[in-house]
Amino acid sequence: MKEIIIATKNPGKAREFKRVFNDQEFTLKTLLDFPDFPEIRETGTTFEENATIKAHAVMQRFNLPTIADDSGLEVDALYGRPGILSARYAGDHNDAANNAKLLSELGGVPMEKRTAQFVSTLVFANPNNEKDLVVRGEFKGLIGTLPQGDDGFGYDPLFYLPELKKTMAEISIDQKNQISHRGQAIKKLEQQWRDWINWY
Ligand SMILES: O=P(O)(O)OP(=O)(O)OP(=O)(O)OC[C@H]1O[C@@H](n2cnc3c(O)ncnc32)[C@H](O)[C@@H]1O
Ligand SMILES: [Mg+2]
Repeated sequence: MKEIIIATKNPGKAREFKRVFNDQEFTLKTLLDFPDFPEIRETGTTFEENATIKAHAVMQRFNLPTIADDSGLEVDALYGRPGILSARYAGDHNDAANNAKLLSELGGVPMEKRTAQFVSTLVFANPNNEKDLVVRGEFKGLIGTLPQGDDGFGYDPLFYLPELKKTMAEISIDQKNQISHRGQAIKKLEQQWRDWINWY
């Protein structure tokens, strides 16, 4: 059976990938299946650079086709922050602390100015392909004033969808995948990767 690795240690991302990116043809693994895999330093200055670093580190280690996701939240009132630093915004990868910091930085900002977007860049690297496949998805919303909902991960409880009158943490994983930045990027990948990949 062919194998594809998703170069992530984030259980929320892993779940979203596994839900929509699967097939009879290959098995999907993530870094959660390899807990000893060392921390990859995300030293790039863009989502694409960081996703490329992650995809290549994992592809080289396993010699298998590998997809990495680098993603984050860009808040307009914060000039695009936390952006590529979204995971480490309040220190060390703590969702609750990140959300608290975001609320405090946006204190006093009125709802109409709390616009933001989620961005996901996926890089697919393969030992037999010279060039990576790169896709990007974006999704716009508002930053609420109170966390709401228990589903999703990261900033989802603060990411408000005005059309649905719900946060991203109050919709199902399938609904999220239908509309989200990552869901859109995965759709683009699905349209392209079979024509791109050289399995052997
Ligand atoms: O690098 P990997 O191992 O994939 O896991 P990570 O959590 O560190 O992932 P990133 O470096 O791409 O950082 C992305 C951060 O942006 C936030 N984020 C990304 N996608 C999100 C989503 O769909 N919902 C909520 N927050 C999201 C969340 O805080 C993530 O930790
Ligand atoms: Mg990371």
